[in-house]
Amino acid sequence: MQRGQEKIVQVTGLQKKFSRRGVLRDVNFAFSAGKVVGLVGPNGAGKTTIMKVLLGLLTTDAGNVRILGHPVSVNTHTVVTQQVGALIEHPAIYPFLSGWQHLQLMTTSAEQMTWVVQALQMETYIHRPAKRYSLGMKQKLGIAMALVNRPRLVILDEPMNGLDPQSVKRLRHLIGQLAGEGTTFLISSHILSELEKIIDTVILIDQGEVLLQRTMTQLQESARHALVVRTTEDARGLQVLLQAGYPVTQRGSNLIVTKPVALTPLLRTLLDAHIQILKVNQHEEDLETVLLRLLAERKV
Ligand SMILES: Nc1ncnc2c1ncn2[C@@H]1O[C@H](COP(=O)(O)OP(=O)(O)OP(=O)(O)O)[C@@H](O)[C@H]1O
Repeated sequence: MQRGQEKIVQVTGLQKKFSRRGVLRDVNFAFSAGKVVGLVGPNGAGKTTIMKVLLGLLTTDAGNVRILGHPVSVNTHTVVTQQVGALIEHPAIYPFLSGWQHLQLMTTSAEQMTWVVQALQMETYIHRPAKRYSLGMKQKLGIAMALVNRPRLVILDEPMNGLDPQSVKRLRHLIGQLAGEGTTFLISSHILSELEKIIDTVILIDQGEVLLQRTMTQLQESARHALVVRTTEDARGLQVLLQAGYPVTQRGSNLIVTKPVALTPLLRTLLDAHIQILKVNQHEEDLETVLLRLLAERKV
């Protein structure tokens, strides 16, 4: 099997109840090494619970987890200790230790520590005690601790929490760079506009089930497209296009045509009717709109 095809994470039939309430109902997914996977879904969908199960931090009622082919449970998690880095909920920070000392808890390699401190731009405060860190500094330290050993799989729960735009950008670059070198990421985030810039696969969780798993390319293909046309004569433009059989509506001074339609014949129809075209734009749903639509469709 090629390395890129190897299933680094494989989750089968996962079920979990908290006080008899089913929180994970039947979770199944798998993804290959080198992917950046987004785990998304509404509050309480089960994302953090899934991440904790992947790390062997929670017992389950049914199902199993394999990481790099090795089974993971609360009793068996050597593969997690050796190959996985994670930041779940809030980073575990000791107030009287410096950031550097936190990194020393994770590795003996000063070279690795220097690399991660530079990569996340933490040089100015890494030797200060963590009790004097801001929320964002603590968050970056948590991410640094997850990455410092250069694990093969990195699990990050809401990593952008508390980060300023510059740090978000830097983290995005770092994730892209590490993924390019073969590191796999599983990242949950509610900031879908940020997430869609880095992930190549999305897993949508709702009410303890996987609603869909798609590559971003597949999702873009299923995204709805609209053609927005502005002309000198809205009302007549609308009439001409409707008569020609186009699915078109008018919104303000825009004519909205839902794709798929070929652009040239549509424009020719307008031009033949002596209607001047001022502007043509193509609008595509973003990740947030697609996912919200899918969730809404599910509730119908
Ligand atoms: N230790 C626990 N005891 C009881 N219920 C729990 C516990 N941990 C989580 N839950 C419940 O399990 C459900 C899923 O929680 P989880 O934290 O996995 O959701 P999430 O998708 O990460 O949500 P969010 O986006 O709000 O972080 C929620 O209804 C939550 O209340």
